[in-house]
Amino acid sequence: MQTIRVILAGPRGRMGREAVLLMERTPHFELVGAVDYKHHGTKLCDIEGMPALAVPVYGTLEACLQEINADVLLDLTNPETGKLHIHTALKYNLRSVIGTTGFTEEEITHLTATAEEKKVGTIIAPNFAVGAVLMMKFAQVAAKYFGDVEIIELHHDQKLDAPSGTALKTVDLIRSVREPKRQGHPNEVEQLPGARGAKVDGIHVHSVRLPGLIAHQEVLFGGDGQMLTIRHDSFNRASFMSGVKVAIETVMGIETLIYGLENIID
Ligand SMILES: NC(=O)C1=CN([C@@H]2O[C@H](COP(=O)(O)OP(=O)(O)OC[C@H]3O[C@@H](n4cnc5c(N)ncnc54)[C@H](O)[C@@H]3O)[C@@H](O)[C@H]2O)C=CC1
Ligand SMILES: O=C(O)C1=N[C@H](C(=O)O)C[C@H](O)C1
Repeated sequence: MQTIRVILAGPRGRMGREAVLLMERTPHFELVGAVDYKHHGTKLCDIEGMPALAVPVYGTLEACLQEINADVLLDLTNPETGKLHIHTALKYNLRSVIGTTGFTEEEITHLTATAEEKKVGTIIAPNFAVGAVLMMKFAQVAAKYFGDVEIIELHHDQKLDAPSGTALKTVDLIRSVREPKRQGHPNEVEQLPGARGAKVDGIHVHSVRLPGLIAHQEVLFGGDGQMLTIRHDSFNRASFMSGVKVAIETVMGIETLIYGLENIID
């Protein structure tokens, strides 16, 4: 199998550390550079807690791309940096796999047009866990049969974006199969602002942030005398890595932007 040369942005993060291990154990992945604003000019092995890999570290993606020839950028940073990096990757015609969340619908539409125009393979994956992808797909199927749905996403308290990228993607999939609908009593009043969550076309989204959690989501469908709950839990970040691997392999063969792993794993 052809070796895929990867630049990893965010190697010290919770996801980044798992991704470094994925690079190490995958024979056809080669980690050729890392982007970490705190450690410019060092090697990965010089950073505390990192494996003994003599991979050069750059403070910015631009600086990295001046020196490193890579096939794919894997971005696992934060919403602000992820947005900057996807634009930089497109500018340099570098394929990218973006696990970082926080993209709006408008941003994804704009990025899709740019990736298509430049024919640069790009994957934005709000959730790499196969179980989460199935949860979203099952929710899309259920939405054809149940008109009323609420989403509860639960994450660790260090998460920057709310709602989660997974919740936004779930909304997106459900909206593709149902008409906008006002849910709940027409005269309902929020005694506390936000009590009914965020609303998109009548779908209510509730975000919970608590220490001890990792990444969890429930999609609740209500009908006459019945309720269907579809739930997924990630108990560790290793749960995301098989999806990261598939995304890196897939992005090598595409010339457009794919938003969501449900479009890859059939
Ligand atoms: N798609 C998926 O399946 C998953 C996505 N995520 C998303 O991935 C992102 C990272 O999540 P975590 O690892 O939990 O966050 P984290 O906060 O543990 O790690 C983020 C890392 O990015 C680094 N960073 C920040 N600015 C940077 C810059 N300018 N250049 C290079 N590195 C920079 C930070 O130093 C930190 O080490 C978040 O957006 C999160 O929502 C998280 C889990 C799964
Ligand atoms: O920040 C996280 O942790 C996660 N982010 C992604 C999201 O916003 O959906 C994926 C997963 O839920 C973990």
